[in-house]
Amino acid sequence: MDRTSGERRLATGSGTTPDGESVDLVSRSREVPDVSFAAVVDTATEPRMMWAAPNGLEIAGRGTAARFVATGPDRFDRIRTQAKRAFDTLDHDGPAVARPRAFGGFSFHDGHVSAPPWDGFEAASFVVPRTIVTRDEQDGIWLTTVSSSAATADDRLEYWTERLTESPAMSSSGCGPGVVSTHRTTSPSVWASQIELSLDRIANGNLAKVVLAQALSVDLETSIDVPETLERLRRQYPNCYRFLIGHDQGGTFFGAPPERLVSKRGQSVETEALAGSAPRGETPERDDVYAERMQDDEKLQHEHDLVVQAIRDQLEPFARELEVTERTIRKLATIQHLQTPIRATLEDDRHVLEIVEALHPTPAVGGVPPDRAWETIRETETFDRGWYAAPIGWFDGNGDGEFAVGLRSAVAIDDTATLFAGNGIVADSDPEEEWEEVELKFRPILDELRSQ
Ligand SMILES: C=C(O[C@@H]1C=C(C(=O)O)C=C[C@H]1O)C(=O)O
Repeated sequence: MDRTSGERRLATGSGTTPDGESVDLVSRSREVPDVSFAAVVDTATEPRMMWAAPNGLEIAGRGTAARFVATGPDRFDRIRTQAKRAFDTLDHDGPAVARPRAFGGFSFHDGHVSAPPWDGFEAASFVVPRTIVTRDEQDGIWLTTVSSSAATADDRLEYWTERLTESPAMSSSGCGPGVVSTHRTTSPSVWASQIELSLDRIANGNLAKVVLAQALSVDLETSIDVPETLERLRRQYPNCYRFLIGHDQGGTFFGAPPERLVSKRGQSVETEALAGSAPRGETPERDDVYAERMQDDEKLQHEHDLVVQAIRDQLEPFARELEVTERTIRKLATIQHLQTPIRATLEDDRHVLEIVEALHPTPAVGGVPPDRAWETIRETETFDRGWYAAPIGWFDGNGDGEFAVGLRSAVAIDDTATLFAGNGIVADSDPEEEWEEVELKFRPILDELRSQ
């Protein structure tokens, strides 16, 4: 791990002075050969991030050119206002694909206070990295540096071109850190009582759906190499997002979520309902049986339709056109889901964070009605959701961007990791079945930690 790089010596640019005043940002870009994304994030002394979307866009970044942090119910607006100041004065010399973006996310709930294992994770926080590598299938690979002066941005472009050209492109060793022990925060009996309480509320007509989750703390044999774990997840879950958000002090949140919260480009918005789960079968025939059963199951249809309806209701006020496509099945290596793609054309210009705010949390991770669901989550769950199941992604100076839902995820610090997984509870939910589905959702990360 690199702790003494020239990056420190060259680190003069910043989007804010120590007094919190904003300074104008300059960015410079250059096309580079197939470089190592892992080399960009190989740091223990600076913030780092990685993002990969199913459409092929991959980004790695380190350092802080600008940072936006907010707490409280107006956190989405406050991030937008801070970012507007920084992006409005940005001088970007390079193609659109290499433009600086702000990466980060939100905690599940606006009342979040950072505490272990979520040290360093605020209720909302975004970073425009100082060094960024962007790969896009159409536009190639680009190195971008962001600073407060053109001279520094140019110097760092030279420094990083050389440094990355010397680092081999990423190849994974195929080994995880190894698991010493695991500990579930919720016992089967506590889980059963949480579900009983939710079912009572549903029967009373106070609640239609709540997503209850669990945490799994894992002691590892060695500390985890998160970029390498993401590289291995790429092979098992090629059509999922992959993300890493790491703090210089504190943990690294990472995952391979299948679920898009929103992607916005200009007036065009794409989202989806992903809710209702079944195992994968060991044979194609068995797999089809599970899929058909899931499609025909009235309880799962109801659980899924609540998500479609909530997304439709939240998007309609923004939309000139709204298209809810036919429901399909999304097959992942270890689980399958009911999925309904949803597209909208916006009535007028909107920032992606306005759409994120309107949609989060969808009933795929929260519930219906949202306030009653949150009350039930807060009263029953035995761990802090932190950034789990919350919006994770990026936005740019035009207000475009993409956010995944922070699922199939874990927060790692030293040689421990805390994994998260949950499931939708509606009338007729059965604690044992729900327990099994939660186990399936721990598997993407747990399998990688175990693999030797
Ligand atoms: C809550 C999670 O997954 C969500 C809940 C699902 C369900 O209840 O069937 C399916 C997909 C996700 O929207 C998770 O992975 O932790």
